[in-house]
Amino acid sequence: MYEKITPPSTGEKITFNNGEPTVPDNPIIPFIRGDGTGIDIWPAAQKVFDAAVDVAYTGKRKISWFKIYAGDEACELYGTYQYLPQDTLTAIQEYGVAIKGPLTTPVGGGIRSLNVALRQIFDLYACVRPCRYYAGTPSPHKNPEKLDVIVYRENTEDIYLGIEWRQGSEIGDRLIKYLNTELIPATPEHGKKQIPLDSGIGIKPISKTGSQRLVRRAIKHALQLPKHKQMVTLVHKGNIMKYTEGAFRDWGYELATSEFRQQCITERESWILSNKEKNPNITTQENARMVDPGFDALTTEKQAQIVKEVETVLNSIWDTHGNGKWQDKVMVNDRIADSIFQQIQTRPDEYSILATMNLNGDYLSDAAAAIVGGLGMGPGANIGDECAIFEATHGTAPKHAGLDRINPGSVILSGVMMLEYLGWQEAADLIKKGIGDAIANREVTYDLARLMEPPVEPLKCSEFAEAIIKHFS
Ligand SMILES: NC(=O)C1=CN([C@@H]2O[C@H](COP(=O)(O)OP(=O)(O)OC[C@H]3O[C@@H](n4cnc5c(N)ncnc54)[C@H](OP(=O)(O)O)[C@@H]3O)[C@@H](O)[C@H]2O)C=CC1
Ligand SMILES: O=C(O)CCC(=O)C(=O)O
Ligand SMILES: [Mg+2]
Repeated sequence: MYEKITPPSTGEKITFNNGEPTVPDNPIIPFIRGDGTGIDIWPAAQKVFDAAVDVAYTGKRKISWFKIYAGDEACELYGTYQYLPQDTLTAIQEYGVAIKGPLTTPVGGGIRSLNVALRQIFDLYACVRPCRYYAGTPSPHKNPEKLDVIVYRENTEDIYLGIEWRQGSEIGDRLIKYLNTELIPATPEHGKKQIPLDSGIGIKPISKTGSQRLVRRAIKHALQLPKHKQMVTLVHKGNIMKYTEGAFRDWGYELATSEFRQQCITERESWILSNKEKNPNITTQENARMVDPGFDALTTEKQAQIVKEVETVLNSIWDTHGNGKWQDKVMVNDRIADSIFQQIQTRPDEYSILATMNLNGDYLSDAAAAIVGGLGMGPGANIGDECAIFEATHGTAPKHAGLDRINPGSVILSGVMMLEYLGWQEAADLIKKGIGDAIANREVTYDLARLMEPPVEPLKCSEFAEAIIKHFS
């Protein structure tokens, strides 16, 4: 079955039932070490995972690790250009849950992202990146503890589909000419626009199916959170990209108000209901004016639309959501992407789950991680219905590779997410305690040490792992 790798001789497979993993006490879990700093981070992280499972379950549970290959390490074993061997894909397919270090993607030419390829091959459509603060972590922000968000990033489409053509390529030129002469003139709203002939060109597909399955998972997650965090914000640049990013927003609301009607309230609906709660005799016209402060300046047609919206909301959900009942529902709102970047800094405690398309989520997860201590503290998971691959938010950080200095916290926290996904909460909690206590004790790697006041001598990557383990008890 495998060309160059052998699964561990002990251990069992994780299986899936309706998207939920069934986990034996001795699961086989494939791991990819990763390029660059993967060489430092992975051994440190693995030591922490094994120690936590051992302490939490005193031998009753144990992970059987299965080393698989991708990136530079794969080329060394399998030959030139064998960046993602079939063995690796077979192992992930067979065992269902895997964890990986970062993999290099060259800029401009060269291979396309192996990280993105894995997400697409296994249809891992939700990239889940929690950004929460550990007490004592130095941060450029005054109140980093106020940020506690989870970026829910669509993980398979958008420009990451990688359908693009180089400037000057034969097909790229043909496509531009076809667009300029046939499709753009046939679309009156585009007027006399033309694409410059010396352009590179890329395609940005955003599908209804892809958007809604991501938002569905985000809402289900919100329903598991404490009441005050039951909120999903649809992040988009729909004012500019109306039919891709704007459609993501509309499909998100459509899903929330159809599949989750009894559990969700949208922000606008909440305004309409609370206007009536405060003034039971309010007219629809007055209510509409309060919902849209620019109401009087709008066209008659637009005003009529808002009045209709008010009527529809009151007629359809007053009984189920009115009289304050909406306050117990998941709040679904939306924010324009550039605005959310400043909102997570100026009003962090107003947000919880941020549902995004692929590119916006990529940007936003690095930015949010920076607030709570940097990329060394940014974990992540790529989740599908039958498979999950855990990996940090950051990349290979090549200038730090092989120096035993990088922060392994992000991969260790990705492992915490994996343990929680497996239902091994006790082991996950031990690691969170270990990390929290190590940071509070000012035992940290260079990235956090350089921000600490007064200054503190940094630990090595491997020493930080040992410090975490030491704080289990
Ligand atoms: N999922 C994946 O595998 C990903 C892969 N990549 C790939 O990684 C490569 C390098 O990308 P690059 O843009 O440099 O981004 P990186 O995320 O690799 O690193 C950028 C900077 O972030 C900080 N950083 C990253 N990881 C850590 C960590 N564990 N602990 C502390 N600080 C950290 C470092 O900052 P400082 O030096 O200031 O301390 C580092 O120089 C590219 O090929 C890219 O495509 C990128 C993102 C995700
Ligand atoms: O695959 C890559 O090289 C980069 C991907 C990335 O930045 C991410 O997923 O956050
Ligand atoms: Mg990224």
